[in-house]
Amino acid sequence: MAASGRLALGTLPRSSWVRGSGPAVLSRLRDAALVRPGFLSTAEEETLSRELEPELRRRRYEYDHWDAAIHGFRETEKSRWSEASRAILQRVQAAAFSPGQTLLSSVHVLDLEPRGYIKPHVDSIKFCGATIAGLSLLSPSVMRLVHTQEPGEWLELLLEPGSLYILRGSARYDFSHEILRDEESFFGGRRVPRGRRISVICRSLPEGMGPGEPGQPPPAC
Ligand SMILES: O=C(O)CCC(=O)C(=O)O
Ligand SMILES: [Fe+2]
Ligand SMILES: [Mn+2]
Repeated sequence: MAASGRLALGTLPRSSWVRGSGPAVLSRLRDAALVRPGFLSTAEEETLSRELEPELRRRRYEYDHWDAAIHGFRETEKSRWSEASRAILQRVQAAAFSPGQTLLSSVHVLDLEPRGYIKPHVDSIKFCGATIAGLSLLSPSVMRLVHTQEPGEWLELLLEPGSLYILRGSARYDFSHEILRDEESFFGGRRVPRGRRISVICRSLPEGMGPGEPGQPPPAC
C-alpha cells in the first residue's frame, strides 16, 4: 500500500537518502541540504503531473547549447496553479522557507528527458535567494553537491519521485549542484536508472528584493 510505504520511509536513516565525502561535511550540511522522501502522496504526485503534462507537451526538448548547464530539457515558469496544486506548494513553502522569506512569484518547472542531465552550477545569486526547494516527479535521480573551493567535499542526494529536497545557506552558495546523467547515476553502489524526470522548484527572492519590484528574475535562474 502506498500510504504505509510512505510512512515506513520516515523510519529510515538519513544515510538512505544522503551520502557524503565524510562525517564533517554531512554534519555541517545537516540543516542546509535536506531530502524529505515521500513528501508527496501518490495522489499529489498525480495532481502535479496531470496539471503540468499539457503545458510541457507543447514545448520541445532542448539540446546542445555548449555553455548551458542543462541538457535534454524543456521548462516553464508557472504562476497560475489549480487549487489542489496551490495547497501542495503551500506545504512546500511551510516546510522549506522561513516566514520572513519571499518566494519568486513563478515556480520553475523542469522536464528532463531520460538522457537529460544538469551540469554542476550554482544558481544565480543575483536572481535567487538563500533557499531552493524542489519536488521530484516520475523518475528517481541523484543530485550531487560539490564544494566550489574544496572539490573533495561532496554530498549526494537520492531524489525519489515524491521527494522534496531543500538547499539553503552554505549548500546553496558554497556548493555546486548537478543532476547526474543516466550513465553516471549511482547512489553509492546502487544504480539509479534515469527516466524522464519533472522537477517543480520554488526559490526565495534575493534578500531585500520585493516581489513586485522591477528586475524580476529571468526564467533561467
Ligand atoms: O531539477 C532540479 O531539481 C534542479 C534544477 C536546477 O538546478 C536549476 O534549474 O537551477
Ligand atoms: Fe540549479
Ligand atoms: Mn534554472
